[in-house]
Amino acid sequence: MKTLPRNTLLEKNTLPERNILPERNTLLEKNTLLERNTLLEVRDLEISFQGIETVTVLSGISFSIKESETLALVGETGCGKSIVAHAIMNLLPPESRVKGNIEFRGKSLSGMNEKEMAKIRGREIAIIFQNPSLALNPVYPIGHQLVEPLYVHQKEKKKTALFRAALALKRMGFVNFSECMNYYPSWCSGGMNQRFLIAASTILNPALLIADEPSKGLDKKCITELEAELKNLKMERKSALLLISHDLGFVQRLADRIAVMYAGEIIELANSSSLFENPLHPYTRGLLNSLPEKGFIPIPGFSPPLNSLPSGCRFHPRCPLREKRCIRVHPEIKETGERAVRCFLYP
Ligand SMILES: Nc1ncnc2c1ncn2[C@@H]1O[C@H](COP(=O)(O)OP(=O)(O)OP(=O)(O)O)[C@@H](O)[C@H]1O
Ligand code: NI
Repeated sequence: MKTLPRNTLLEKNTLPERNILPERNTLLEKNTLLERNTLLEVRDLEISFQGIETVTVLSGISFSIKESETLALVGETGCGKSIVAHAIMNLLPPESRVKGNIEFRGKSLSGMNEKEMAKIRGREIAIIFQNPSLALNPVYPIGHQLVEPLYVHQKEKKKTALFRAALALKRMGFVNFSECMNYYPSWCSGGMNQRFLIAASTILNPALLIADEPSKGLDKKCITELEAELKNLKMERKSALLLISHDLGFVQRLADRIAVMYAGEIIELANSSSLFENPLHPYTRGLLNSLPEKGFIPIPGFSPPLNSLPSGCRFHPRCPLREKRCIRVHPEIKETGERAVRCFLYP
């Protein structure tokens, strides 16, 4: 096996990291969350899939993410979280139909062709897919997969690219980063591959990282390391994060704001602390009550299939607080102060 040269530069730490990484907005450091620029704006997103029948899987999805902000998308399986991520990356299958608008730095992503989108993917917006083993290429060593985006997007020279790749592994907690460059994904555990994938996704210092269930299948130690790395990305590298997760504890520790989804819609959007201290929507309350520390009380019933949604409020068949109108009328999402909720309890 041909091995990649050892990165002696990195081992001696002769090059400061700052010289290598692309410059970030230093103004940002002075800004509070309120003053930061909006990076991503999703407005009235509606996605349907055409097949034997046309099924609308997402509707009325609106949210924004500011620079270096972490927004989490939470909700039960099948509610549409990953589809939101794939829509942002313009990676939906051909049978999908998209309405609404997705803007990144004020430019519409929806109207971009594949060539324009390829420039944004990886460099400006990166994604960690739900299944890390499928996202890494089994026939190339990790080092190769780390340097490739540097050659393609930044025309980086070999020596610098190898340095940056080893640095990315070092940052992910690999002490033996030089050896790791030569590892194939099949030699490594799920947790190691997850960290390789994060190193690969963040090597270009993207302004926005989408992490789809990054803690899934990891043991407690790996989750703690992952949390530290995601915090580091936010604090030191000023990346914004769209965090998709079932794990509410993980989300609580990382997110600035949380959007709760139910059956293809956002039903509540609030600051992380407000949402956990005072959940408004009966579904959000149910989700929090199902946490182990709140007594593990599950929400009775199941989410409706997206091809046969109930009339009125989509949550009404499971809602302990439903009124007559909830059965007939579909509630709009209403903004109250810094939060938004889709429920007639909050007119
Ligand atoms: N290509 C497709 N054609 C038709 N329906 C699809 C397609 N891809 C996804 N869906 C449907 O869209 C809905 C949302 O799927 P999505 O993967 O976004 O859910 P999710 O919230 O990410 O779930 P999980 O938590 O299990 O990952 C699901 O009901 C799924 O069956
Ligand atoms: Ni998903």
